[in-house]
Amino acid sequence: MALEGKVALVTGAARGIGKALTEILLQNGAKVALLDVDKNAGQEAVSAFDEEFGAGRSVFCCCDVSSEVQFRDAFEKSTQLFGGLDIICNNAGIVNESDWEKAVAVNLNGVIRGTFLALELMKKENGGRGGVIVNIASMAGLGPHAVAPVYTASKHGVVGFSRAIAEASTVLGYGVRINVLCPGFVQTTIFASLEKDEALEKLRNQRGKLLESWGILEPSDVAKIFLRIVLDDSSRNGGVLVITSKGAEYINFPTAADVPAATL
Ligand SMILES: NC(=O)c1ccc[n+]([C@@H]2O[C@H](COP(=O)([O-])OP(=O)(O)OC[C@H]3O[C@@H](n4cnc5c(N)ncnc54)[C@H](O)[C@@H]3O)[C@@H](O)[C@H]2O)c1
Ligand SMILES: CCCCC[C@H](O)CC\C=C/C=C/C=C/[C@@H](O)[C@@H](O)CCCC(=O)O
Repeated sequence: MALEGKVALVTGAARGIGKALTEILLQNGAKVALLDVDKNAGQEAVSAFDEEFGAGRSVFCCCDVSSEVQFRDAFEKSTQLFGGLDIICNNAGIVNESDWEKAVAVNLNGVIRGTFLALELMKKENGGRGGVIVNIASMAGLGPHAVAPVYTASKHGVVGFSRAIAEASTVLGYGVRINVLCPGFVQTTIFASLEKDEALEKLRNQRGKLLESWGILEPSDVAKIFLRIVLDDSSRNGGVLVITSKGAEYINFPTAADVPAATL
């Protein structure tokens, strides 16, 4: 999908990975609605983008993705302002193992909600013009991250939900492609926040080994892979990509043919 004249919506866009995804979309000609729960950071990001790319190319909507009312309202405002949406990136996420219901509400329910809102608008059976949805999971969506079991569960949920809805999109002819990105460690506030938690000392070694082997990405590294996926219409619908400092590749999941014959 060429980006000139296209409209995107990115959640958690005020900082970190979401801000980098927004920037690369703007650099390539799209207009972008930035959604974030942090009003000050969101407004600052749009002011900076106005200076760099010209006023009117981006807009900020203060929105908590765990609220159906706020999220729907942000979709409606963005659609009215820019005349439709072509690319949705459900990126907002947190690590909060103590308030774990909040973590699930943001990381998993927020992605499900954002995907349903996007499909309502984009799918061809509703008169929509199709499009691309990119959901941001994590390596913790593919294997256990012992320091953050609830985060792990929410990210596995993102991977499973996105793959299933992508299959539905193919079978039912929605005209919408859904992909998932699973970055390793990225230098952002989420990554820094866990460092401060003393209670996780015993699990630090395990995390340290993963860090050594995967390295630490910059948000712009994730943005480059994101751009490639959005632009490439031959990208597999339902494809899940891992991203580490060594590069990006599709994950091959087991299929029904891999299930061993039952021996009872
Ligand atoms: N940093 C990493 O190591 C890493 C690795 C893999 C995946 N991820 C995922 O990438 C995504 C972005 O994380 P990040 O590293 O940029 O973190 P970040 O903390 O730098 O940015 C997250 C943004 O989301 C916003 N946000 C939080 N809760 C929200 C809510 N309820 N509604 C709307 N916005 C909300 C925050 O205000 C913030 O601007 C997350 O889904 C995260 O799980 C991060
Ligand atoms: C290619 C298959 C990969 C399999 C994955 C491994 O089996 C195990 C994965 C284990 C841990 C993953 C951690 C991922 C962390 C980051 O992506 C980030 O989301 C975590 C943020 C929290 C933190 O700072 O640790």
